[in-house]
Amino acid sequence: MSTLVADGLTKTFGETVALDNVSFEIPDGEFVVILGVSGSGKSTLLRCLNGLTAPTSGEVRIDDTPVLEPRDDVAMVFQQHNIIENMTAYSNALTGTLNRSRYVESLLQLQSDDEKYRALEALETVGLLEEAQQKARRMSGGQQQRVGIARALVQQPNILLADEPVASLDPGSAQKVMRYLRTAAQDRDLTAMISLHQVNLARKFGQRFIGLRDGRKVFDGYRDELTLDVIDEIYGDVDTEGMFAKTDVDERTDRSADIATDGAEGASPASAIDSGTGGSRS
Ligand SMILES: Nc1ncnc2c1ncn2[C@@H]1O[C@H](COP(=O)(O)OP(=O)(O)OP(=O)(O)O)[C@@H](O)[C@H]1O
Repeated sequence: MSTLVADGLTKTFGETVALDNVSFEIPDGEFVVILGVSGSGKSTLLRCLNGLTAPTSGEVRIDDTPVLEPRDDVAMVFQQHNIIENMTAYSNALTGTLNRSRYVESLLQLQSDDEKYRALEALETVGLLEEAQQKARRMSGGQQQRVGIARALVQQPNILLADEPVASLDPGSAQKVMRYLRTAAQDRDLTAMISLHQVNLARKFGQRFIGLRDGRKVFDGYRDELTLDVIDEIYGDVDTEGMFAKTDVDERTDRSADIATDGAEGASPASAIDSGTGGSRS
């Protein structure tokens, strides 16, 4: 687990202000969803957080250390899962063990037994252990995205970032992928930030929410604070009513109940999310 801090992040591309003085602190183990319309700065924020993009001003810190370049303890899942279609799910997951200089070694599968075990363990986490030897090209989009998550987990990150990981999936597959992401983050005590377009999905799985509009942070709060007015503020003129259909998450759930639900005795994190039950920690 790691604490992630954005301190006055601004990023400009010529005249375009992609991020405008964005600050927040994400404590250990929080599951945060970033919301905003296309072009609001979600990808730029995630790229700054993992050191792929240098901010024009401001700073990202992980446990008080400035992030100046990509780090092994920060993993990223992309919308285009970037998996190699001709390789099996297992081989794809195994590529998560590498940092770039070991790419050839990874393709030749020269990793240690420990790393191979980690790849299988990660596939199990995303429910694909039985499909380990299946070629990625024979898998559905949702399964391929889960392979992408497994590969990120093999990296053994403390922080997991995902940039619209379900944007190209049908609603059922999108829910499944989100459920595995949330479960993986909880099981492995990861601090997670996920950008999403779908508000209902965000409300169902998110714990905390950061809303961006024109590069500015216009909301930072928990599920019970994410009201229709807030959604309107984030999405502006877009018709947001339909985005706010009731989900099976108890809307009265407060932030402590959310954690209590996840830690409910005898319930796996996934089943706790499934049932959407509130209540306090026993
Ligand atoms: N490399 C770049 N060069 C120039 N402009 C960029 C670059 N990257 C992002 N931008 C601009 O910065 C703004 C924010 O883009 P960003 O991709 O972060 O938004 P987003 O919310 O992730 O959008 P989407 O949901 O469509 O991915 C946009 O106006 C975009 O055109």
